[in-house]
Amino acid sequence: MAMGLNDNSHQTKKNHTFLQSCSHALEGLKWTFQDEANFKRHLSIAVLVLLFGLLFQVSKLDWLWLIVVIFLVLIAELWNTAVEYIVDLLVQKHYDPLAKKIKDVSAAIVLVAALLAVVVGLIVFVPHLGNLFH
Ligand SMILES: Nc1ncnc2c1ncn2[C@@H]1O[C@H](COP(=O)(O)OP(=O)(O)OP(=O)(O)O)[C@@H](O)[C@H]1O
Repeated sequence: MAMGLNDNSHQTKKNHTFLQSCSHALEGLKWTFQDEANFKRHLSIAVLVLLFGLLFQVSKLDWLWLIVVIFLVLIAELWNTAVEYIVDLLVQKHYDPLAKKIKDVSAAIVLVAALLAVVVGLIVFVPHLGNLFH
């Protein structure tokens, strides 16, 4: 039987249906949204970027770049959240220098993706902002 978002069955076996897989993936999104303030921040910025894209009527190619970098940042955030959960599971909140390294490198993935998004955003929007002042 397919299980929903509030599944409390303590399932440890493989998913049997595509619906079940999607349901658990959505649960992963929900945990990330709940636990990671940065995920919410990045989602808000993504909405703003999409609104600016509509406002300035950016080209199809620019839309492609914007959508790709938005998803890259969100994927990096999801990855970072999964790594944080794994580390917390392993060290149970005890301070561990290797746990710190792993979490810091994982956070660096998000930072690099966000930097790429800023660069793409500047390349796309600076010419449009420039036009406003001419
Ligand atoms: N068990 C641990 N041992 C050592 N250092 C830790 C440990 N847990 C967390 N840290 C340090 O604290 C930082 C923040 O911890 P954590 O990643 O769990 O919180 P966060 O606020 O969700 O981070 P982010 O802003 O990357 O989402 C880590 O990058 C790491 O430097």
